[in-house]
Amino acid sequence: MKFYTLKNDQKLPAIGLGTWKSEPGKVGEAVIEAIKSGYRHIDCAAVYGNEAEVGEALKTAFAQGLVAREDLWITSKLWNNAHESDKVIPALQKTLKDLQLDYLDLYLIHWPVAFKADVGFASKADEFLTPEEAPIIETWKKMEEAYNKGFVKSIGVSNFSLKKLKSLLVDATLPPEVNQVELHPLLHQEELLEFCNNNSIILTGYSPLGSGDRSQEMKKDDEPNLLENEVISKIAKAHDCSPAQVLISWHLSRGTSVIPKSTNPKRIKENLDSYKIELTEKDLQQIKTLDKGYRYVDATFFEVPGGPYKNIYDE
Ligand SMILES: NC(=O)c1ccc[n+]([C@@H]2O[C@H](COP(=O)([O-])OP(=O)(O)OC[C@H]3O[C@@H](n4cnc5c(N)ncnc54)[C@H](OP(=O)(O)O)[C@@H]3O)[C@@H](O)[C@H]2O)c1
Ligand SMILES: CCCCCC/C=C/CO
Repeated sequence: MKFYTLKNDQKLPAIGLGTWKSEPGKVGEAVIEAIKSGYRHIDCAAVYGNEAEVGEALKTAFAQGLVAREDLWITSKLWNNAHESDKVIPALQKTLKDLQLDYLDLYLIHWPVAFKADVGFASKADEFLTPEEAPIIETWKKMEEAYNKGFVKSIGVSNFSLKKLKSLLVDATLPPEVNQVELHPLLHQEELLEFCNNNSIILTGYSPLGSGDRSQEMKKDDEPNLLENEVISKIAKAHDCSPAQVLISWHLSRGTSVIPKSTNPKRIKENLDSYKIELTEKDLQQIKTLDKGYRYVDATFFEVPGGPYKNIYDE
């Protein structure tokens, strides 16, 4: 397994298991299956609504000696309704309780978007907090406090644009270790990657396979199917591997970590085995031509009429 060493010397396993949309009754088995297959990195979030089942699976894995806590990397994320200063640590404590852990390896601000505390998913302007009402730096200070108190070994952000990341770096005492963003051959985010490389921030790529199991209302009618992309399929054929393995391997060739989601035992193993695929310079050149800035998770769900968040990827 490939690892990335963070500024704080923590070692992030390059491939992790995603858990968004992993169904109740399936996600626990998927976590056990992943650990048995050799995964040492699980990506969670409070809003996925399945951390308690992941926690039960982790407890079983530790009890059965499948893995030791210190050899496993667990990421979770602060949901948008807990950005206010007095809400951050309690939200983290709820996640720790659900996951049955004493500490997280990485805690991320899930989105640079704040909701009122009693709102699960904001869809009207008055359900949001403005950046003035909930400044991201105040939320970040609480993330720093969580780190200083030992609740988390590393802190980072997710869905932060270049502009937002730069602005956070100006004000932060502890710089973020990771920015988790959407990345795949249709969305390279080269400028963000270069900035992160120059500032020792690891990018983690989400929705690496095109997030095909999102609900219909999150999808555009003409959504491209990444797993059936012609260029990717040709490269897969040449390497005698699956298109998913090409998509995952591409991240390792760029120095980004990657968190494909699956609850299917065969695909869980297949995805981890992607580390064996070495893409050639020619493969990478061909994949370069596919970049069209296409987002599957386009965040328009936060851009409500009269609301405070517009074009969050450019702000
Ligand atoms: N920070 C954020 O805002 C954010 C946003 C999106 C995602 N994420 C994280 O990133 C993870 C991955 O992204 P995602 O869940 O959006 O989508 P994804 O990993 O791109 O795609 C998941 C879909 O691919 C299928 N799949 C998995 N392995 C496959 C294989 N080898 N061959 C063919 N199909 C395969 C899965 O089905 P099966 O389960 O049936 O195999 C599922 O339908 C999430 O689960 C979450 O942890 C974070
Ligand atoms: C109920 C989950 C809604 C999540 C919308 C934003 C996507 C997050 C994936 O990390």
